[in-house]
Amino acid sequence: MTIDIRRFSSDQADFSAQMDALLAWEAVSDHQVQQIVTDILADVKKRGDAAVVEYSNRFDHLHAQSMSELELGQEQLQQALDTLPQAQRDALLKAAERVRSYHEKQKQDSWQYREADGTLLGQKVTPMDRVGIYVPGGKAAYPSSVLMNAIPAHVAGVNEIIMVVPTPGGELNQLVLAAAAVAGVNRVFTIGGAQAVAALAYGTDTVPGVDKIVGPGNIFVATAKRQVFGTVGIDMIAGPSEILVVCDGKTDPDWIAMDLFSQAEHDEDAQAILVSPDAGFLDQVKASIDKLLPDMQRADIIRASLTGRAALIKVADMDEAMEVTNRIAPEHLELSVEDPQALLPQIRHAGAIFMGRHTSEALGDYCAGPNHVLPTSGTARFSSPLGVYDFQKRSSLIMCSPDGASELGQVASVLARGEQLEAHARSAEYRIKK
Ligand SMILES: NC(=O)c1ccc[n+]([C@@H]2O[C@H](COP(=O)([O-])OP(=O)(O)OC[C@H]3O[C@@H](n4cnc5c(N)ncnc54)[C@H](O)[C@@H]3O)[C@@H](O)[C@H]2O)c1
Ligand SMILES: N[C@H](CO)Cc1c[nH]c[nH+]1
Ligand SMILES: [Zn+2]
Repeated sequence: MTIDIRRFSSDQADFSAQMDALLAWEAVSDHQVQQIVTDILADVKKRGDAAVVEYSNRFDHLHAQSMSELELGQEQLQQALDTLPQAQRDALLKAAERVRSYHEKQKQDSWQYREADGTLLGQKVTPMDRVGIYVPGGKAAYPSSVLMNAIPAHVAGVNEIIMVVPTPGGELNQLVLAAAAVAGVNRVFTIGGAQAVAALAYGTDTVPGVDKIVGPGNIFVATAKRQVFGTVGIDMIAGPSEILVVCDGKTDPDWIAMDLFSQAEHDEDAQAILVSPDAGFLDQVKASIDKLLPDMQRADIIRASLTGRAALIKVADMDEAMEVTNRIAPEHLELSVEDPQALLPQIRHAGAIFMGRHTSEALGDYCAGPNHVLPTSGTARFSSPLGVYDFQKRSSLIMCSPDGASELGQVASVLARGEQLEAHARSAEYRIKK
């Protein structure tokens, strides 16, 4: 059975319209979800632990009497790590080590410099005190995402990392707990949804309030994060996964088909796109897709994703492939070509760029080192992968020498009087040398 994937070519008259249709996707958060979330947030803010326990019992089918039953101790995390099958433990530790050493390079340091008159200017970098990491529950719980969210926070020097993860039916995911142990998570609460976001944002008697909440989740979680933004910081609101592969037609078509599947299998709304100047190669990849799909474990999800939002795009040449790429601004970009370095200068918008035929996106999801939390839905035009910098903040430093204060005072005074702010002007003028 062949699968029906959108296919078009840049020499078609309606190419631009085809591209617009490809990019049309918006997260739906209907009015009802907004209201449910608003009510849960208000209730947790008012009643704290009692409300969190009630919502957790209702939505996750638990029977907890108090919040203390919804916290896991460090020994449970360590035990999860100790009892993992050796191969999984080794892989987790290896991945964590590589993610940590990559992120070490992102650390920003404080700096200062002195001007000729002795005035000192600078920037002081400080980690956040406490951050919250949301880990989705159920089938979508990814231990790799625990590493990708917690390790940068740890490297930044965050004092306390609080993880929340719902456990529908009370079922614990041992790999997630083991990843929390490896990544240096300080406390874990088995709560989820809007009530977990509220507990982190406002704090309760048991759950400490945090400064920033990161991590993906379903529509209730995403809506709650948007609503608490301002009280706390948040990371991006992640959309469905995306992959765009640019191929010169010389990579094994089975490899490319599987790379497209690798993001399509995340969910029905995921997007997989192949761009090539070689029409015959697009035919070959299509044949590989039809051949490989029936045996995939998540064939139904992949099929839904490929028939819904995927595309095979024929372009005139690599220059045009780069234009298409920049227009889409994909979360993941694979350059499956002989000389990816040659294309790099033309790429302006992409979350992560996987260079060369051997660099499958899946390696980046787990263990290459860079973060797998990336901007989606075209937001790579203005945002970046999650990193250490998301857990650090900056304070400006200014220390004027008497000469510096005198000189700057004259400038400030003129500007302040232009704004009709007398106190500003006089405060500056007091420091002008007579
Ligand atoms: N982008 C990424 O990197 C990434 C990674 C993993 C998961 N995800 C996304 O995370 C999501 C996981 O979803 P999930 O539902 O399995 O787990 P989740 O943890 O996001 O949500 C579960 C919680 O939702 C709340 N909830 C469920 N139904 C509710 C209702 N009717 N009213 C109020 N609250 C309700 C409950 O409190 C429950 O604990 C998926 O949307 C998946 O796409 C994204
Ligand atoms: N590709 C996902 C982010 O877009 C991350 C992930 C986790 N596990 C596998 N993949
Ligand atoms: Zn993935």
